[in-house]
Amino acid sequence: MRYAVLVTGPAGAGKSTFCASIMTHLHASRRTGHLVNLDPAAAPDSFEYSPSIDIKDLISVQDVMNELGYGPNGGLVYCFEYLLQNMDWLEEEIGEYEDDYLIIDCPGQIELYTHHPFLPTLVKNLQRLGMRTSAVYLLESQFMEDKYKFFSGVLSAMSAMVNLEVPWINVMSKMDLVLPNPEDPAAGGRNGLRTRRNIARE
Ligand SMILES: Nc1nc2c(ncn2[C@@H]2O[C@H](COP(=O)(O)OP(=O)(O)OP(=O)(O)O)[C@@H](O)[C@H]2O)c(=O)[nH]1
Repeated sequence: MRYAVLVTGPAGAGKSTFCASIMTHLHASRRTGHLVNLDPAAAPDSFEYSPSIDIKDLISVQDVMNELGYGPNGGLVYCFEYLLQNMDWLEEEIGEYEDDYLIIDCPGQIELYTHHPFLPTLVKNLQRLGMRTSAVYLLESQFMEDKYKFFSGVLSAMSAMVNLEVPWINVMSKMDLVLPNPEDPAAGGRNGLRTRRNIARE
């Protein structure tokens, strides 16, 4: 059985960091995991584990910008449409792996999750190849310090979940950056967590 985990979320939410942690966990538990990079604009030094499959071997934003004169956003959309037209490339690359976990580092453009056909088409192709596919959506936990940001983040996560229709886990990233709530007398513990009362008998 083959498994795919789409690691999704807005730009800078911590997707690549999360992918590296999952890869370390898979290696530690003696399972075979492969990193797949689907971000055509990713810098080569942004990966702790080098990707086994990399969209940049097919097409990169830099090539599109240089050769077709597109800007960075138009270049990205062009790359995804190019991949959609060349799904056989991805199938060939994936074909080599059996009984493995593919950890798919997705790009951070939020419109890809809400109204572009790229990810839903990718999911259908993975399922057609017999891969059990699920998704993780990362949201920066600092968003919960501001109700408007939090509401907007939660709605974008729900919109992406409804769009992709696969088993889904929302993950709040960067918990170490959450500030304690100054109005909460019990706050003051690390990461905004409530301090634990010492209930041990003297
Ligand atoms: N403090 C803190 N920083 C983190 C954590 N996770 C990621 N970061 C930092 O956040 C920044 C962005 O992390 P990435 O993993 O590159 O995020 P990404 O979602 O892959 O970014 P894009 O690919 O550009 O969309 C980096 O500087 C990371 O070091 C975390 O748990 N805590």
